[in-house]
Amino acid sequence: MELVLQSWNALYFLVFLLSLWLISRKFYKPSTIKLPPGSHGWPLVGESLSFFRESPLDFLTTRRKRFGGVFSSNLLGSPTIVSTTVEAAKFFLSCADCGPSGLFRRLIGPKIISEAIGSEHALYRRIVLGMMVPETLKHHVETIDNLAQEILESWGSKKTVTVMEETLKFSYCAVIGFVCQKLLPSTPEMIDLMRDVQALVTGMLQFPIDIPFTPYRKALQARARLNTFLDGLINERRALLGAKGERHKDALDEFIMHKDDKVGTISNQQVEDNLIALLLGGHDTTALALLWLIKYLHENPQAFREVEEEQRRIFVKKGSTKYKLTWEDTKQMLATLRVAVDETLRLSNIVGMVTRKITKDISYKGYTLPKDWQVQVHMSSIHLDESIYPNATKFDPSRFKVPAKTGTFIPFSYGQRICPGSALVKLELCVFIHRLITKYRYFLFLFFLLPFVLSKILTNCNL
Ligand code: HEM
Repeated sequence: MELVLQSWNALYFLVFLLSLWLISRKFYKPSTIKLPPGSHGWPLVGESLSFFRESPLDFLTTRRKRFGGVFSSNLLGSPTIVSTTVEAAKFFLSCADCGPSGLFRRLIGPKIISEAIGSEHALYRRIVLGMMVPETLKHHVETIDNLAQEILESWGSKKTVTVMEETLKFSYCAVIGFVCQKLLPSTPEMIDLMRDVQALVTGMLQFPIDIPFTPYRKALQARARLNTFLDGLINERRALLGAKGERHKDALDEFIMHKDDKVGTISNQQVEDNLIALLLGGHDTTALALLWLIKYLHENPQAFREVEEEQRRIFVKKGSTKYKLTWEDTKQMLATLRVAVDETLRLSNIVGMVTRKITKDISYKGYTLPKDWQVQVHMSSIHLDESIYPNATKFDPSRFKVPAKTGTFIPFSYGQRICPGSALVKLELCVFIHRLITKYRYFLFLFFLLPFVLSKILTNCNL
């Protein structure tokens, strides 16, 4: 049975490659167009095999040396412009003619913020960003703090703590509460919900062929279940708001209550897709950032000592062992813990690359970049550039004591689509580390985690 399935998969894969090749041939312009230099590799697969065979950073470094900071290639079945420099990142990430790549539209939904354009995109951003302002985030400090304490409390009864599991639990509970306050993360319903979100993430990393038993098919099924669940939740909340006028401080309310003269009320489909955007955006990324931060602090005694001193000062100031962290307390973490967070984001490159699709022919430095080509902007090659960050592979938070120059530190991307969750993530990380350091002097069993962590990082960075 397995053999038959494998042969079908191989056949589908070949058909898929053939179609990609035919489509990509359509996109290549006649040679009169001056493209950025580059190599397009083999027919069908282009340079995808080298991209995966070499480490992606080696792939980028060798081509950057050969062709310059912006080069053309053929990756994952599409003719692609690859950007590795600050100047090019700023250009592509602010360019009005570089839209969403559309690679995941079918899976993540047509109305999702990351696929929306123009006034629709601006509308969703207004709503999400409205929740990330200090006045709103202030209210989340208590929730995040309680969550961090609850998770750390449970460590006391465990012989060994697998940090990745714990950081996933933390980010999962935090994001669920952010999306809908009334949902309790540990109920079977919520565990199923996050399993479905996870299936979506896995599906996004697969070839998009809808055949039985494949992870892609499972992701589509998970997507349908998520829609049904969220639809029920939205209808229930709409009814509650209508009957009692009861308000909640969560994303569900923000979307439902948003009134716009031009758009009117937001449809269930729009709310569903964008709640999924928050669940997708805020889960694994935060968990990985926290995991890396703990690891780097553990391996760098000097940085650890500085962060510890800062947290102890806050702890002593509170004057009691039973205290609530406040927004103002988190402001006391800017000098040391916040720079350690920034250094973690730079070095770990949790989202190492973003993609765009060119919507009409554009010019860049005398080259023509054709419509329908993909653009890959690699933030990781900027963050690991020795000319910008000397000793780039070393964890050294002190480098962020002087603010980074525009475009040189872009873990959350840049321009109109910059991640709206950056302030929330930083808050979550600071609160957790504060509680961890003031409660435990930790020692980690990282060797248990390494294989899992590495595979997570590779998939999350699209590497
Ligand atoms: C360490 C954690 C995180 C990292 C590194 C990160 C990074 C990114 C990046 C690189 C993008 C793509 C921007 C682009 O296409 O140019 C993005 C988009 C997005 N992120 Fe995050 N993110 C993180 C956490 C979060 C959290 C906690 C949330 C919300 C709960 C969130 C919500 C979003 C949303 C909604 C978008 C789409 C924005 C748009 O298309 O306008 N992210 N994020």
